[in-house]
Amino acid sequence: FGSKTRHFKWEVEYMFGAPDCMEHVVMGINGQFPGPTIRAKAGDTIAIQLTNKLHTEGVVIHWHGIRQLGTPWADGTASISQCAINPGETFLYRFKVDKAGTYFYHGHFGMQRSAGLYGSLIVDVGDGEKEPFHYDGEFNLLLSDWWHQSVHDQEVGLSSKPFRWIGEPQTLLINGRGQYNCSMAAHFSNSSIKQCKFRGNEQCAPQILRVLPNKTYRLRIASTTALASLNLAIGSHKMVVVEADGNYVQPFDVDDMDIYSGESYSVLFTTNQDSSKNYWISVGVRGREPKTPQALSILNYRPTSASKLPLSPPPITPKWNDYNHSKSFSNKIFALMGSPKPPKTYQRRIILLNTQNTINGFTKWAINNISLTLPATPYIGSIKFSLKTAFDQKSPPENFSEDYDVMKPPVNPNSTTGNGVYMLGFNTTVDVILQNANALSANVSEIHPWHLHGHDFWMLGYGEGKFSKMDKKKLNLKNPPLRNTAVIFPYGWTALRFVADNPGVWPFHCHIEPHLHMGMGVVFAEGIQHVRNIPNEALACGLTGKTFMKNEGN
Ligand SMILES: O=C1O[C@H]([C@@H](O)CO)C(O)=C1O
Repeated sequence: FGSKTRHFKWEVEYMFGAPDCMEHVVMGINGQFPGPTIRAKAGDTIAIQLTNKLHTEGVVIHWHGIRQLGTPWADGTASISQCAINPGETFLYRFKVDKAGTYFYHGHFGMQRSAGLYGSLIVDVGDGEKEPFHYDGEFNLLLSDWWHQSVHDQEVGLSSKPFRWIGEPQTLLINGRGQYNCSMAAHFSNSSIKQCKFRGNEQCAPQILRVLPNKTYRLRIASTTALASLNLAIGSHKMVVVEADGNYVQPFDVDDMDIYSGESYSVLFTTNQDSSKNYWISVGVRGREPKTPQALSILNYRPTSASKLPLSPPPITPKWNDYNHSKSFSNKIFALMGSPKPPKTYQRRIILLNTQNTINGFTKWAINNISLTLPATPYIGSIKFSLKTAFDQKSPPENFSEDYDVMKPPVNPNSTTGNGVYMLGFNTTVDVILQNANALSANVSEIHPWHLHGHDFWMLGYGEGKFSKMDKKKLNLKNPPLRNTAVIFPYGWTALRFVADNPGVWPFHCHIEPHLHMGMGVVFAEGIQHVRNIPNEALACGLTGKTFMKNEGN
């Protein structure tokens, strides 16, 4: 009732842009960076004809947070749900957006997300439905980070021996806009950076949020950063968190909020401050030693002029390694009353140890000692058609060795690369414990936001050190929030539960782009016998491609 199919024709291309005022090659869609915002209603079908206008590489697009119920071939993951779309070719992504919320889309082949292939996807409630909160207007902020080194150079560095790390981003972007060579708050800073002067039509001019006094606004925030964990604050305004990853949460107040790559939130704020002034919106780096200036935008109270800068300095980002601050935010997130509850028990528990390793001199990330390298044939086809030589048939380990010390640099001499799959029983309940550990250097353990495709999971809890039997009792089975991205804190563990009820092949991986590139992920598959109508174009490569050619009688 009331739902419809929304048709789009998109062309992906490289183009010149100046996201942070410096000219650079960016990935664009229909000449736009970030790509066009998709706006739909719950229950609608999205049909996107995506044409690859890149001259020398393939492309796919992943619809982050959309579960792809019944359309696993539209998940947009190269080597997993489909073959990369070749230059000049068009692929039809056709899927249902079944649940209102704040989502986004991005490239999922090579490091194309880092190159700027992303945009927003916003799903409103269906006709006759209501959000469980009130607001007078809304804004959408898509957050990302930006490097001056080309993504091609970054990728070659990460794949080289010795490996070259990409370092910290030059600029943080809000809706694809940042300022590298100037600052709007230069007069508050003790560096020699010059004050920005914008007329407003520049590509790198900040987007101004124009508000009326005494109204409530919804701010949608999503992070598609390649690396940075972020913190967002609005000067002098409290925020009420109401949505996370397309699921309603029990509303709670904050002065600032952390947001990791792959996450999305909605917050409400009320314009109850002095309306003759404007206020900063600031976004800064968390979890890694920040070498990147804050991104700034302006909350402009009408009819005050937008060019009137706030009189006080921008909100300060909490100290990068104040993990208690981050944990206290994460621990405030609970499901809104009436949300689906998790099954009381699990049928299978998989413990995933995250380590940084060297394998034959290459720096990699490994999960239970296996660093993921994707096969040439998309799993969705090789599993469905039992092409057993397409990938490792041995299931990856369910756990790591009992005596592994997560507090010390890894001594995993037996780490390997691999592409095995966790085959999950259809409709079974699966618990995953993500176990963080020390990286290659002593006394270093980093934040990793893990993103699951094809499902929402219940976020059952976080803890310190190695997950133990005792920790099982601390899990929240009463009102855990549904999410699609879960962070692991340094030297900690994170527990989650999901039901393997969506036929398809679904990666679960660190959303930090270089970490995924270095193998930080696993692959789950379930109910493949129920997958039907995979479009031929999704499988016209690798062994599935060859099989089809044989069937044609050539
Ligand atoms: O994967 C990574 O590599 C570097 C560093 O560990 C080695 O240079 C870093 O900060 C990462 O997150």
